[in-house]
Amino acid sequence: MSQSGLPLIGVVACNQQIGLHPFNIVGEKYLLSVVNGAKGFPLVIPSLGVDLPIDAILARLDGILFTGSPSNVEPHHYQGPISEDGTHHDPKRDATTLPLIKAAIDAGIPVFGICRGFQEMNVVFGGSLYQKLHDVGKYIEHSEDKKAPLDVQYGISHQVNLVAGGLLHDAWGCDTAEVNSVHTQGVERLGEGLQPEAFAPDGLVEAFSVKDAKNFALGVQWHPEWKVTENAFYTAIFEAFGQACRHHAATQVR
Ligand SMILES: N[C@@H](CCC(=O)NCCCC(=O)O)C(=O)O
Repeated sequence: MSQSGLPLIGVVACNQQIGLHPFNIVGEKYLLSVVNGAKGFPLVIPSLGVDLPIDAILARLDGILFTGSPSNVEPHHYQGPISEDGTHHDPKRDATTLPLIKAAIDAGIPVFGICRGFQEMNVVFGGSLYQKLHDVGKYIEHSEDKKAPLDVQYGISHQVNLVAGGLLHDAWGCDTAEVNSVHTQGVERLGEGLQPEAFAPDGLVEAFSVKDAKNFALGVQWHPEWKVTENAFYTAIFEAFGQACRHHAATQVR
C-alpha cells in the first residue's frame, strides 16, 4: 500500500523496438484503468526476461494486472504447432509473465488478466490456445476491424453469458453482459484448475477464475480497461479487482 493508502498494482509491460532502441511499454488505458477503475497506484513491471527475483516485487505489490498485447504467447509454451512466419511474439514477456502469474497466485496476490494476460493465465494452468480462431470454423468473428476508429474497434461486439455463482456474476448481478472483442487467439483447452466465468454465444470461454486461489484471480478475453468508467460492467469488474487489492494491502505486515 502506498503512503496515501492506495494499493500498489503492478502492470506488466511489453517489449517494443522504437527506432534502434528496445523499450518496455504499457498502453496508457491499462494504467488509467488501475487509477480510475481499481482506484490503485499503477507501477510498471518490465518484461526484461532476465532472472530477476520475483519475490522482491511480490512482497511489495497489492495486485498485478496482466495486460493485453498485439503479440502472441509462443506456442511452445502450450505444446502448440509452430506459428505462421511473421507472427508477432514477445519471448521476454512470456519469460516474465508466465512464472510471475504462478508465483503471484501462489502468494495470494490479486491477479487480473486481460486478453493476452487471460491467454497467459490459461497457458500457465496447462491450457492451450487456438492460434487463429477464425480458421476453426465454429466461432463468430472475434477480431476487430483494424482500419476502423478505435472507438469502433473497442466498441461492443457481442454478448457474454455469465456463469451463476461466479465472481463476475456476483460483481455484475446479471446473467449476461455486452463486451468488446479484439483478439485472434482463444482458449482451446481450458487449463486445469480454471473454472469458466463467461462464455460467448458461440461457446468460446471468455472468462475464467482460478478455482483454489487464495485471492481474486480472474482472466477475461475482452478489454474492460477500455474507457472503464463509461461502461458499468467494466467498472464493476475493476471495482472488484481494486477491492481485492485494498483488502490484500490491509492484511499485509510490511
Ligand atoms: N495477441 C492476442 C491477444 C490479443 C490482445 O491482447 N489484444 C490487445 C491489443 C492491444 C491492446 O488493446 O492492448 C490475440 O490476438 O488473441
